[in-house]
Amino acid sequence: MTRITLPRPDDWHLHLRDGAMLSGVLPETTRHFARAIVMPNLVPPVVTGAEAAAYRDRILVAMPEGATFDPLMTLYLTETTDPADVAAAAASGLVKAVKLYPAGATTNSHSGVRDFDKVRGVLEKMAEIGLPLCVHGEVVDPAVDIFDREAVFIETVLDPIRRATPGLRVVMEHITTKDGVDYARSQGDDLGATITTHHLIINRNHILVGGIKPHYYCLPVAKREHHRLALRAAATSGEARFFLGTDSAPHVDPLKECACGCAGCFTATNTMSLLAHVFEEEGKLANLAAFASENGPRFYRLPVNKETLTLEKTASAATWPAKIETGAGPVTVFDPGFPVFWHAID
Ligand SMILES: NC(=O)N[C@@H](CC(=O)O)C(=O)O
Ligand SMILES: [Zn+2]
Ligand SMILES: [Zn+2]
Repeated sequence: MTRITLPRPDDWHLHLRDGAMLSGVLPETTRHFARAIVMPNLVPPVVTGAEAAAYRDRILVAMPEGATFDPLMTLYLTETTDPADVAAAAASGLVKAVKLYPAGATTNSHSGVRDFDKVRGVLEKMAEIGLPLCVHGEVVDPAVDIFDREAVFIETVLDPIRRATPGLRVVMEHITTKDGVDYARSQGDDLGATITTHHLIINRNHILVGGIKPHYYCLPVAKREHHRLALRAAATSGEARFFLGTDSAPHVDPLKECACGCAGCFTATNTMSLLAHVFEEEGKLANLAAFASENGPRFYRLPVNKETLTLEKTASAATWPAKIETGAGPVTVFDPGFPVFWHAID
């Protein structure tokens, strides 16, 4: 097969940032994607419905000419989040999910949750109204090895929260382990899981062998090869619980290429080419529409996009800029390390 047409894809986990970075990276997403769940980890974070409305307005102002992109907003869960504000923001249609960052787990997560008892009221309200909780699933205990933090989180935090809050709809964001895949599969349809493009392509060797590669460093960090293979099997399976969340997370190059580099891979530009390559390698191109276009809207109870995106395989390799030049500085585009022959016809 050298051509495939999908309902226009959506990105169910995206960092757009703000200001000059927002204007610089937004066209990279609107080119191929119809909607995205926009992460709220700005500085300061997007906590209230009013802040989400203002952030959405800034995104709409930054939209490239002619783009028809719908940013789906999220609220950053804090220990002082007001359940009534969350309910009102969801009822108005503005907010599509609430994001849980364990305090200190990742980029801009200082205001996240330390004491889960303090957010019980919000979680119960969300269960009542069916609003999904998107979870960055890593424990922050310094005694837990960084490569084990997802598996330990599932057992010691995620499963207890879900048991304590029946009916709560949860998305395990950017799963990186076989443990994550197995847990998602063992649960009912109130649990979904997003998988990034880069975790289908790199394992931890790519970060560390032959010199440290800061542009492959993200959180949760890429794991061993058998975890990558489990993610590939899950993403390409067509199963409704697994859908695309690129976690495209731009940081300017000086903040990646330094002694204490930021976490995040920037994949908005080439994700659809890379996914077509991966799905073809797995012999599962027919399931790309499920992963990138259909399973996400089904979980979020939104319609599948009516517009389409066509991908074509050609004899010459796809090209994309090595860096996106934003007003905030250059952002390096994720390099898979192999040629890719699939292009989106946009
Ligand atoms: N994924 C990352 O490595 N970084 C994200 C935060 C996140 O999604 O955890 C970011 O905001 O930069
Ligand atoms: Zn995260
Ligand atoms: Zn993220």
